Amino acid sequence: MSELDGLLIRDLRVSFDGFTAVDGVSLTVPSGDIRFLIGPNGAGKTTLVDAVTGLVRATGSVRFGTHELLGRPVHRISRLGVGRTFQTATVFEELSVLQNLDIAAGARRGWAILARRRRGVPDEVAAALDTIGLAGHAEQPAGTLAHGQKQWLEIGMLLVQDAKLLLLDEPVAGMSHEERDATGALLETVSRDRTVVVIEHDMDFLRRFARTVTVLHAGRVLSEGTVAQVQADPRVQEVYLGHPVDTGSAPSGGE
Ligand SMILES: Nc1ncnc2c1ncn2[C@@H]1O[C@H](COP(=O)(O)OP(=O)(O)OP(=O)(O)O)[C@@H](O)[C@H]1O
Repeated sequence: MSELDGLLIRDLRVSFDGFTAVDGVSLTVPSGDIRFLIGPNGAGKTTLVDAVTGLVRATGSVRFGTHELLGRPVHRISRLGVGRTFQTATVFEELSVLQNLDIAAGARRGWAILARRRRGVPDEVAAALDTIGLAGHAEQPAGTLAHGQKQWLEIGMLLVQDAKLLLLDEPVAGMSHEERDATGALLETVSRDRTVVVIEHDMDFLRRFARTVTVLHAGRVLSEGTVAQVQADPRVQEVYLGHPVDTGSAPSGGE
């Protein structure tokens, strides 16, 4: 797929009261990629995603497909197919899985269409239920789902909104091994016709599921490439371990 379908960030800068949290970042994430964004605490990962989704003011350029995102309000960026999850799942706990997905789908359809009485489960909702593996839990209140299932429901809510760029903030934090595996498989499925950017500290998950990796440090891109390339980069080892290593072994952790 063409890079033009993906995310193009050029010279992105975000400052808070004179402190530069994102300092001239350029990134290209082609459609179909699963890009992991890693870096020590305070590297600027969340701020970068905040800038892409319109939550903080930034300078430079963020293009998704043919659209410039910088300067647009949050809801317009969302309408352009940019979806995001946060570290804590934000589902409607009292509503069923199906109702959560239906509301998310309705947000895209618009109130006029939402107000029409529909029979049965809309196609995109049924498809999302299958993709996120919750078809057997459709009627269950979201609040009673397991931790991992809530994260998958949130991803499903982005799918029914037809998000083409998914920005996921630590999606496997607090998950069991089985839930991590299932989440990795889910990312592989959704990335077939979407662009996926994952902020993650879990290095084992990264090794297994990242297609490409960007390492941020102090608001700048420190290193970029495949998992193997980034692991072998002495600058990355320095940041994670405090010193370069000879063996080419992986960074031991992000915290
Ligand atoms: N609203 C804000 N006002 C002032 N400083 C901020 C604000 N948001 C973030 N920062 C600062 O910007 C820097 C980057 O923060 P950010 O949360 O983007 O890092 P991060 O890489 O996501 O870190 P973590 O892995 O801990 O989530 C930090 O020094 C943080 O304190």
